Amino acid sequence: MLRDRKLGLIGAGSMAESILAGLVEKGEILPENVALVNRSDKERLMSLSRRYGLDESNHKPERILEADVVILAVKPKDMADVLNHWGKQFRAGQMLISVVAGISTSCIEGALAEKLPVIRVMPNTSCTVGLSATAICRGQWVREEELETACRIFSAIGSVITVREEMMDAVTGLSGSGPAYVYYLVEALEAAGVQAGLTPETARNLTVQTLLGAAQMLMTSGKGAADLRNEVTSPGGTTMAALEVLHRYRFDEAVIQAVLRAKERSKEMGEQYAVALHHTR
Ligand SMILES: NC(=O)C1=CN([C@@H]2O[C@H](COP(=O)(O)OP(=O)(O)OC[C@H]3O[C@@H](n4cnc5c(N)ncnc54)[C@H](O)[C@@H]3O)[C@@H](O)[C@H]2O)C=CC1
Ligand SMILES: O=C(O)[C@@H]1CCC=N1
Repeated sequence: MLRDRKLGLIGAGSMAESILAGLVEKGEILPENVALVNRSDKERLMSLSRRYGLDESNHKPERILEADVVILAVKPKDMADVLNHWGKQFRAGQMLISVVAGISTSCIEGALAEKLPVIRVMPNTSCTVGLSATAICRGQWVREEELETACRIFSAIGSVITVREEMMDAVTGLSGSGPAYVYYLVEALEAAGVQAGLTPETARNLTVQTLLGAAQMLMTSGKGAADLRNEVTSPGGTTMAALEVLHRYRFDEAVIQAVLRAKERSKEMGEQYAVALHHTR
């Protein structure tokens, strides 16, 4: 049971908060079992503790080393520092979960003194509301029970699929960064609504409800996106006129190229920071 386990988080930024918020909100972890460390910002630890009912006295290195599960949630550029500092201190019996984009399990394993289970995870910020699309892959020392623990943690805050590690860059490009693409679309739709004469509030409400309804249709109707799009599109009507404009501006090509670029960037970051780690070791 997660509620019996101690959880350590290294890096107390937005991803750590999203995970924490989801787990605490769902009652999946006991706030007193959580230890957090951050690079320097004490105020951040205090505000997270207040918001989620954590015990501030837990936020120290000893508690991280006592945790059953340690989540690494720093930026890729800070992983070399984190692994150099903590890598040799983690003890047998702990499992590590990294949400860091691009950094491979073998890169993390190489920085450890013990053959610890390392699980790489790519959630997205929707874990704050329990709706992350999370992909998980395993390092070489992971047993089924540890994979199950990781799946349980992330199932509490959304859907979970297990993938081979080679797929993680693609997942990062699609669903890790994905909420940003959707928000960008929403910004454009809101702006369009205002240009068309609606108030900002009305434009926002109509846009968000449209998004929610479309997502629900995709989830429950049993139909594919193209079929659902065709159902909206009356011959010679407004949707067809709009889709012709999107086609002319190569909307689909822009989206495809954006996701592929994010995938490539994930790979680049992995290579760049793996090299940094070798140099500092
Ligand atoms: N934000 C997102 O949508 C997603 C982010 N990720 C990954 O999650 C990781 C964290 O991203 P964010 O939370 O957005 O970044 P962030 O910048 O909000 O948080 C990172 C935190 O790590 C702390 N930190 C830096 N060096 C440290 C050290 N040596 N020891 C302890 N703490 C340290 C910083 O003080 C900061 O609070 C990244 O690697 C990112 O690739 C993964 C999925 C989605
Ligand atoms: O932008 C990034 O690098 C991170 C990884 C996925 C979402 N945010």
